[in-house]
Amino acid sequence: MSNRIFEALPGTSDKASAYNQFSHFHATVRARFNLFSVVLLWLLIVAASLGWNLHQAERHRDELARESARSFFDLLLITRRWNARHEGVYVPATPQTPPNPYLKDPRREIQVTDTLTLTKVNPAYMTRTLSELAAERSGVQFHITSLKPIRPQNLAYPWEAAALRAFEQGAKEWAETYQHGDQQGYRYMAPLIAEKPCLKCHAEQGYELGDVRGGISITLPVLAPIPWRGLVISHGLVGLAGAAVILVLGWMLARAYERLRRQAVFDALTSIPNRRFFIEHLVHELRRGRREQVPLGLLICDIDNFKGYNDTFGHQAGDHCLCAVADLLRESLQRGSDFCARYGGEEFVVVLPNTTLDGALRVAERIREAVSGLGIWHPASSCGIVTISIGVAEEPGSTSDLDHESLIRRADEALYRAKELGRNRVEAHRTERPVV
Ligand SMILES: Nc1nc2c(ncn2[C@@H]2O[C@H](COP(=O)(O)OP(=O)(O)OP(=O)(O)O)[C@@H](O)[C@H]2O)c(=O)[nH]1
Repeated sequence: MSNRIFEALPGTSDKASAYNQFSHFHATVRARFNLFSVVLLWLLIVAASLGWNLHQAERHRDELARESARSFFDLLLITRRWNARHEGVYVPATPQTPPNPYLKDPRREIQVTDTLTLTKVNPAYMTRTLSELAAERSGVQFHITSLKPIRPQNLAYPWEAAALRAFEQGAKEWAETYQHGDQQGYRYMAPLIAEKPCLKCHAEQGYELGDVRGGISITLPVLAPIPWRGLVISHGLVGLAGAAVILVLGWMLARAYERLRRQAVFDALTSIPNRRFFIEHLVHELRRGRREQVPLGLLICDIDNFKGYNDTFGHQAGDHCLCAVADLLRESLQRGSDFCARYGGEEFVVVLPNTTLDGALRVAERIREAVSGLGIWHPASSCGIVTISIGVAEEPGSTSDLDHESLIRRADEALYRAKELGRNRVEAHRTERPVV
């Protein structure tokens, strides 16, 4: 026997027993859940980006609309100032530009010749005619308006009235997008402040210098559409491509993890669980045994004179022999909860949950006979075939101090005795443990 086997190793998970199948299943479910959480998070990020981009596109479009409405307003203001500075300008009276009936000016019309009459155009009238021109050309509408208009048609609409009241409270601008049919439009309004030239005509309305005497609303009836379709499609593609990449990478990672996990818990030569895995499994089963107050049997098996076998047939043949014994151990376990592992070298262990010492001895005897039954030729052995010695110990399940090392030590002592008593035999550790 190559070593005394006392020391415990830290362990991981497995799949040979219900517990290990459960922990593997649990780890798989958790890994899948994590993967889907990452995919969900990614899709949420893409959705948030889509929302933000749509919002930005809308903001940008409204900003452009506001800038262009502001420019219209500033231009109108300049032309009105120019007009006011000249106290109105004269243009030929025509059917398109008839005399302004609301302009109270003794020199509203001037007869120049028999065929030419000039009529005075004040800033308000000029704004109106410009508005008609602009509406014809580009659909943009201007409306000069007031809460107390001289011309009744200039009375503010409800939205304009709200804007005018806001200007009286100090607001500098007023704007909104609005829906008409399937189109979106934009309206903007800024105040007209009473200046010195204005008071000539508007003083009788009670305005003083600096008062808000009205405003001009500018309506852009068609706003550029937001490119939502392109944004949705591009984000959809990016979202799906990213999700696919995450899933593929996750799958590759899971495969690599599974490979590593197998390497960490299974013996590379015999493909049964390794020592590290055995320790973890034993600790778990001991805890369960104490909880359920049931005994646990442990077998430590050691192939007899294995050095001689190796020396006779070579290391490779020795490997085949180890695999044959491992396969036999695996096949000879009858209950789903029974577990075997390679402990190291030519040593194997068998964990028998819910099994008394007598039951464990019966299993051990069956294994011993089965190994002999393999009939593997071993000229260096006294029997001429490969045999195995087994040490058995029991953890009764009623002791409060769970110590897997002590259980292994007891089984190992029994194995040692089996070797001393001539090999190819089963020995049990029967000494009573002090109850704490
Ligand atoms: N082929 C092979 N041999 C191994 C492996 N691991 C350990 N061994 C050999 O197993 C032999 C164990 O020899 P010993 O510890 O002297 O025990 P033994 O010859 O079986 O004698 P007893 O246990 O007293 O019956 C050594 O020669 C090791 O090299 C392995 O993975 N493959």
